[in-house]
Amino acid sequence: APAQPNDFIEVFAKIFGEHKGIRKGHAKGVCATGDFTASAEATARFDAALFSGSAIPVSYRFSLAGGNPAAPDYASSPRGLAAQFTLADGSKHNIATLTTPVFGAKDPENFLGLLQASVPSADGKPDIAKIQAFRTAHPDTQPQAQWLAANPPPWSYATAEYFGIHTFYLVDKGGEKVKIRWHLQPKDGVKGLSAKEIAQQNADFLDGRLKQRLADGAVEFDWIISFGEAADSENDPSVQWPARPTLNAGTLRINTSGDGSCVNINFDPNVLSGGFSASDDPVLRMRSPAYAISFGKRLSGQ
Ligand code: HEM
Repeated sequence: APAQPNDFIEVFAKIFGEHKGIRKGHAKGVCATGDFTASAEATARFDAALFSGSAIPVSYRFSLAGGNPAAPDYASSPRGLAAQFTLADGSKHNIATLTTPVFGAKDPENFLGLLQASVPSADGKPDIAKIQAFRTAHPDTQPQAQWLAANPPPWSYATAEYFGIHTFYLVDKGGEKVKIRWHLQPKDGVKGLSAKEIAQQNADFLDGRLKQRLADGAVEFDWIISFGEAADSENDPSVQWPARPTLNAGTLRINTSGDGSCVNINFDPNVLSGGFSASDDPVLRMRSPAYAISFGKRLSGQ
């Protein structure tokens, strides 16, 4: 049977417990504010208002994947960076990215199956053999886990690459619809926790480390767009594209963190400004209704 949006909300509650009034996914996180300025190359190639070249205000949220608001900051899980751009005409553009270059499954059904296999047994512990059996039967659920096993969690929210993962389209100045994916490249460089730091089990350092870093000036990411070729997957977020020609579309800048500015934002990744459109990736499609349910619940204290 096709997975339904509310199936995810229900299985998150089974895995992570019920936490009223907060996000059902990426429950732990911190708001930040700043802006985005497109590069001259992006302005020259695209008419999209997002790439006009003038500074556009942005609301951000950094987060840890999963529905546990007390998830430890050394956890081997994806980190998230969501951004909402407010264009000059008031329209919005959202992105919501992960530190893994691929997602945990190729479609909503396999992601749901993996989550259902991860629900703790009666003893409160996940059944590792069951999860392994699901991964063996569904190879698309392996690459993200392999990436997480091979890469330490980020030392700071400012020292991770964040991947858009899905395919999107963008109309260029010639009217051609270009197939793209993107990632955010940290100007501070990529740095993970050392084995020693992980072993220290410090559960809460990411918010403080970001704030401390911002005291020295803005944190910046380059928005790197990759141009897909005919063979590159449009609908499978568990498969990474090979290295492709890229364009640096501009700079995301973060100036402040720790206020409440993102609490009432739904970073629905299908909210796109003029010139952009979403692919038929079924995982991307599922995100809008699932986020809407989570948003409605948390705004109403559920
Ligand atoms: C079927 C697949 C997915 C489901 C069911 C799902 C579910 C959710 C839910 C329920 C939330 C909380 C929304 C809110 O209350 O505002 C959330 C947040 C988030 N998700 Fe997903 N998600 C999925 C796939 C993805 C993918 C593919 C990515 C990245 C490419 C992603 C990145 C994020 C991020 C960064 C947040 C936090 C946004 C924020 O800070 O408000 N998710 N997800």
